[in-house]
Amino acid sequence: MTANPHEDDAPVIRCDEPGSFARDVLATRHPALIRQVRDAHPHTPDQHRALDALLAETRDSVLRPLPADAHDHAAWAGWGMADHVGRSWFDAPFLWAESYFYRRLLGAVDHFAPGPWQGLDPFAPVKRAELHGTAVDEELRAMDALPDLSREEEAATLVQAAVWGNRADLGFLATGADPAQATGDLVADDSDALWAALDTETPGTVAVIADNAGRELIPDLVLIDHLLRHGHARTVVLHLKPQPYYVSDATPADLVDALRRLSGAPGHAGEIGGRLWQAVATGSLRPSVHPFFCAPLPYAAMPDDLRRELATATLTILKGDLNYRRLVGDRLYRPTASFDRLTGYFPTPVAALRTLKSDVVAGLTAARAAALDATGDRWRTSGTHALIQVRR
Ligand SMILES: O=P(O)(O)OC[C@@]1(O)O[C@H](CO)[C@@H](O)[C@@H]1O
Repeated sequence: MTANPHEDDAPVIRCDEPGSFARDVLATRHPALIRQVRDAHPHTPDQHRALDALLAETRDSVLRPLPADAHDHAAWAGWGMADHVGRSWFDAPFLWAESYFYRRLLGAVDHFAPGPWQGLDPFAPVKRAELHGTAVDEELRAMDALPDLSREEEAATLVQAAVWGNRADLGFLATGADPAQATGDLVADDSDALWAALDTETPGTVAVIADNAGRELIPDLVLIDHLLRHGHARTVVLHLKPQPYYVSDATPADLVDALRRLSGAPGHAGEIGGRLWQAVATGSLRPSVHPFFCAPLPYAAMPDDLRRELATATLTILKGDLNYRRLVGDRLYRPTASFDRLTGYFPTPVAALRTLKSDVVAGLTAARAAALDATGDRWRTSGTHALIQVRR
């Protein structure tokens, strides 16, 4: 498939480039995540053996297929599994290898197997610790200041909170990265176009493709409440991951936990939580899951049923780094490559709210890109920069 014909020559990001961010994720972050998962729950001997085997396989052996009787074997066959089986993990495209790693990790802890461990989220302890931590307490308390803001000020504040909430990515933290070092620098800011796309005259359905749970999902929900309350959307469809993914990605269980946390909070946060709880009951906030949200492919390859579902929205807001990679394609574009052209295939106008945590970026001005490169900082991958990009 020719996903982005205008940038076909941009190399797909692979994991075999020495010194690259992608290689480091496979070589360093994935073993750290296996350790984290091993420590999260009391595992059976078979599960320990499966984790050992996955660690060895990803380090210095060849990629193995899913068991032939796996419930999603056919899906992964359709997503190109045969192209990578029998080869080093480091030969695979970054997007593919990472996604397959999370699938295999779930397999190792019997997430899909009928029995006592079925459905257990191996990342739940870290997600729960974050959701019930003091940082969230403070963020909930800070919401008491929202009623003092004008509607425009509140809108701008909530978009910023949703963008920077994306720094709180628990996979990113697995190897000790410090998101507190963020500079808060937006490399592109299409906020005006975002609000213009969220027209209040004919509010329709807004799709939000969620990213992380907890400290990202809470500000996302507060923004959703604002959209509903001020008539920017009649309905919001919140697309969640059908299974644990990329450590902290939000599943339906995480949505429930976030809504309980919000609605149980004192003050303004509790009011917002109560409204959102009610919005689920009336259908104006509609959670949704689709297997393709855990697929190892760009959104240009989305199946027809998902395309049809998304096409009913007047705008799709995509949160986070992985959604950005999947939206534009996981390639090393020129940073000045046109965001509009790269996303032109998407069935609706799009807004990307993302902190930069991988090499992919497009839609920058030449001057901005040159100035960022001149700093010598790892601005593409450090999570210290962010963007708001809109294609209407
Ligand atoms: O989508 P998110 O949560 O913003 O980021 C996910 C992420 O941390 O995972 C990958 C590395 O594992 C990176 O490409 C990306 O930054």
